[in-house]
Amino acid sequence: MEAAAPRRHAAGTAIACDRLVRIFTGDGVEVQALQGLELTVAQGDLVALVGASGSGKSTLLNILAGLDVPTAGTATVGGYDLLEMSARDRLRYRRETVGFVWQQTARNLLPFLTTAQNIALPMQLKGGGRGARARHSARVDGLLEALEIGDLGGRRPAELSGGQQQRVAIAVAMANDPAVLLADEPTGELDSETGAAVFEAFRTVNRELGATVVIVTHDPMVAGEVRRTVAIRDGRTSSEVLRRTVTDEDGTESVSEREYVMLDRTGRVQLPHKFLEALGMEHRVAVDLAADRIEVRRDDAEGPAGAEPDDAS
Ligand SMILES: Nc1ncnc2c1ncn2[C@@H]1O[C@H](COP(=O)(O)OP(=O)(O)OP(=O)(O)O)[C@@H](O)[C@H]1O
Repeated sequence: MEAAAPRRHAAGTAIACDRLVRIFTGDGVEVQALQGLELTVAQGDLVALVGASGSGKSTLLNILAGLDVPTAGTATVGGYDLLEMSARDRLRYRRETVGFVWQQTARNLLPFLTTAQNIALPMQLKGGGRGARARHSARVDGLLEALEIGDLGGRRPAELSGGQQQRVAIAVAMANDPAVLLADEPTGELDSETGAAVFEAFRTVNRELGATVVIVTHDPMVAGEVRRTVAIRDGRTSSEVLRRTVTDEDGTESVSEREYVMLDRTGRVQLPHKFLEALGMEHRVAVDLAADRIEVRRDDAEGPAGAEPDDAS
């Protein structure tokens, strides 16, 4: 196979993963959790990552969070090369460039600190020199207000509901104004109404605080409401749905959805199972170039596969 040149990424790119591979080895068994994953996320985007259990979503998120290192490929987030970072850069990256919200509400907050103290802590760890105290305090107030948790500043996590804890967790993750906010199943432990309120908080930080947001989710409400939903299958991005709001002549707004499959640099696409099943396609398909499209048809050639004289390519 021809080696493809590394992709160039536009200036407005927040996340760029190119041929990302992560292999776990243990007890003599090798698991390829990511198998050449490609993903580009533009600055300011709000993206949901979906996929079956074991498809590689958490592995990807841990790499983007700087908690794990890929086996091969490239991954760049907010200008940092995640494969080449020194230990010192990695610490700074985790503190300043990415924020993280976990599914387990208790994992996001320190139980003995109040909401306001939890939000201030990442800023104190970063430091800031003269005037830092006043700046930190103003930032805490701003986040409490933006996330509509202003009346919860003095409470400890045990005194908050699950949904309130997740909104506080978002404020903590946003404390140092990271370029990218990552979340792993943030509504997974919440009922649908509470989950919707937490999702609204992600929208707020995306829209009002300018963070690029990537949410791993099984929650159809979250996956169906973002502009872009990327599906991961077997350690690769396989398809995505883009949504946009269209306004008709009467001024009525509606959301239009379009599904796309990913095309990698070697020309590979993963066609949706349901399409292949509907037309009984398997093993081999006929491909034709038309003026403005590529047509994929069932292989109706006679005789067993491989028997054709021109089938040697
Ligand atoms: N530390 C590890 N050691 C060995 N194998 C691992 C490790 N972490 C993940 N895996 C394996 O890698 C694959 C991808 O796992 P991952 O957790 O990324 O999937 P996921 O899509 O997040 O699944 P879920 O939706 O269930 O959380 C799985 O086969 C998993 O068993």
